[in-house]
Amino acid sequence: MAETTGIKVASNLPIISIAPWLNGADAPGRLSTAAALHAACLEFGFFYLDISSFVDPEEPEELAKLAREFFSLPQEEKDKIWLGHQDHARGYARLKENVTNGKADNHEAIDLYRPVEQPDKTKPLWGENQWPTLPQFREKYEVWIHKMKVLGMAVMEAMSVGLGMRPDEWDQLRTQVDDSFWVMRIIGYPPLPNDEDGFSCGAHKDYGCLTFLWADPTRNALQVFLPEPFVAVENPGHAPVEEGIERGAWISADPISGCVVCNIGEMWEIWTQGLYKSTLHRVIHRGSNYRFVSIPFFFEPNFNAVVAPLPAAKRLQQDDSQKKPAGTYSPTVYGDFLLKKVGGNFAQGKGKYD
Ligand SMILES: N=C(N)NCCCC[C@H](N)C(=O)O
Ligand SMILES: O=C(O)CCC(=O)C(=O)O
Ligand SMILES: [Fe+2]
Repeated sequence: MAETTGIKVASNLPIISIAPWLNGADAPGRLSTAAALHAACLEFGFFYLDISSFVDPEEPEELAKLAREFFSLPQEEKDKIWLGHQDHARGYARLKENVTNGKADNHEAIDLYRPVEQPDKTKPLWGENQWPTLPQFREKYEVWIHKMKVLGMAVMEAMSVGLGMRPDEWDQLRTQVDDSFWVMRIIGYPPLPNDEDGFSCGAHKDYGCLTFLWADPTRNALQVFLPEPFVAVENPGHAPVEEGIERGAWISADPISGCVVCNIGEMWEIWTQGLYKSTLHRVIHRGSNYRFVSIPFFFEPNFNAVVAPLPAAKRLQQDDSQKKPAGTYSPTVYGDFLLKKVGGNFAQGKGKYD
């Protein structure tokens, strides 16, 4: 199904309801969501997922409250779960400890990863998660993790249909993501001083499949880079590019209640030979309020998944109506790719995994 109907644009990016894929709805509802995902991934690589049928709005609010409590603790309390006590990836990262494009990010965070069976903190990424001891913290976040994993599988399956994959092809792809090496970050952003350049989080693409970002209602913090459209110019049969959307520019992706911001990671670029874009994004938070919290959940492939261009994407690339030239993408083991990326996250010339 390569047609592109059903895109609704609000706050500049499409809003897509995942309800049909979570609530056992009828086939037409599912197909329309799948088509909308396909269109959004071709054109933007970034969209809003309406998850209000699945998540009570109080749930993430509750998580944000717990996160604020943690970030308000004295530094020495937070340092008790510092990532240096484990594998240098799992745990609390101090303000400016994360690095993007060689520059320190103006945020602090707790990073959590899928637990592994035989933890070994001397092995990159293979340590144990470190949780704050605040009452209910871990319990509440574990409920969220569970939900985001369910959401991840649902969106992946819907995307497989949107891309035109047959059920047997989905069965195959499913084995690459059914034991997701997920990541969750709980991020606190103090405002950047007005007289200081820099980023709250520098421009980057996400690494894996799907990012589901919940953020508190602070505006103008998260920005997405929308490249010039190739589709509207070169493919008149394709979905029109909505008027009023500025391309070749950074636009704000402000939070919308009942939705998470969703973007696709670099593995989708490989699976589709570049047909789906993994979009650059960054955070610049100025202003007076401590933008306390964003909670990105990264639904990723299995650690050992070998990610390679999908036959369905090749079929689409050969289709006359798809004029975008295929990029060259070699098969990539997700875990190897991740290790390289995480190494760079602390590398101001002293990355642990370099
Ligand atoms: N797991 C993900 N996607 N984390 C994204 C972090 C992006 C910033 C990171 N310092 C970087 O340089 O990539
Ligand atoms: O906090 C945000 O709004 C985005 C964070 C982000 O892009 C990331 O951690 O990968
Ligand atoms: Fe990101």
